[in-house]
Amino acid sequence: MIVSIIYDSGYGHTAKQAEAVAKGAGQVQGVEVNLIPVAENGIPWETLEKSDAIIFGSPTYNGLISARFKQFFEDSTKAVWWDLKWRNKIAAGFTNSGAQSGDKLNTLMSIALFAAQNGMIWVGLDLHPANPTSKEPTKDLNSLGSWLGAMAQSDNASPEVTPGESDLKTAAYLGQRVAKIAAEFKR
Ligand SMILES: Cc1cc2nc3c(=O)[nH]c(=O)nc-3n(C[C@H](O)[C@H](O)[C@H](O)COP(=O)(O)O)c2cc1C
Repeated sequence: MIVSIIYDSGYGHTAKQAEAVAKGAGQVQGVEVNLIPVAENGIPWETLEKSDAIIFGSPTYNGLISARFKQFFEDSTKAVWWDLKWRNKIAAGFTNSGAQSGDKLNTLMSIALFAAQNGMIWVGLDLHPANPTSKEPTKDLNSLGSWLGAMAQSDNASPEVTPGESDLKTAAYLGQRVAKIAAEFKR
C-alpha cells in the first residue's frame, strides 16, 4: 500500500506540515510513504501512478495554491488526466498560511476540485473543531476547524516554531486517516 504526499513549500512551513502528514500515514501498518516536494528533480509521475492514495499540499499564497503547485497541476493534464491515470485513487489535501483563516479554504477547494477532475475519491477530516473553552485549545486537534482538509497557520516565525502542535497533530491525523481508508478500499 503506497501513500504519496506531494507538496510545495517556499519557506519550509508547509514542508513541516507535509512531514507530519507523512508521519501519520507511516503509522499504519504495511504503508510505504513517499514525501515528494514539487520543487526538486521533476515530478515522479510513475511513483504517483503506483500510489493507492495521493495527498496534495500547498501553501496558501494570495488566497490560492502556489504558482509551483499550479504548474504541477497543469503538467499533470498531459501526464495523467488525459488517460485518467489517477482514477479511483484516494485523495486528500492540506494547506498552511500566515493568517488564521488567510483564505485557506480556497486552496483546499482548488485541490479537491483538481482531485475530482482526475476521478479521485476525496477524503476530508472527520473531526469536530477544537473546543475554544478547552484549557489548551491550541493543542487539541483541528483548532482551525476545517473539514475539507487539514489547515495550518504559520506566522512570520521560522518553521522551527510554526505550524504549532495542534496543526501538526491534525496533519498527522489526516495522513493516518487516508492510509487507513486506502487500505480498506484496497481489500
Ligand atoms: C506570495 C505570498 C502570498 C501570501 N499570501 C497569503 C495569503 O493569501 N493568506 C495568508 O494567510 N498568508 C499568505 N502568505 C503567507 C504564507 O502563506 C505563509 O508565510 C506560509 O507559512 C508560507 O508557507 P511556506 O513556508 O511553506 O512557503 C503569503 C506569502 C507569500 C510569500
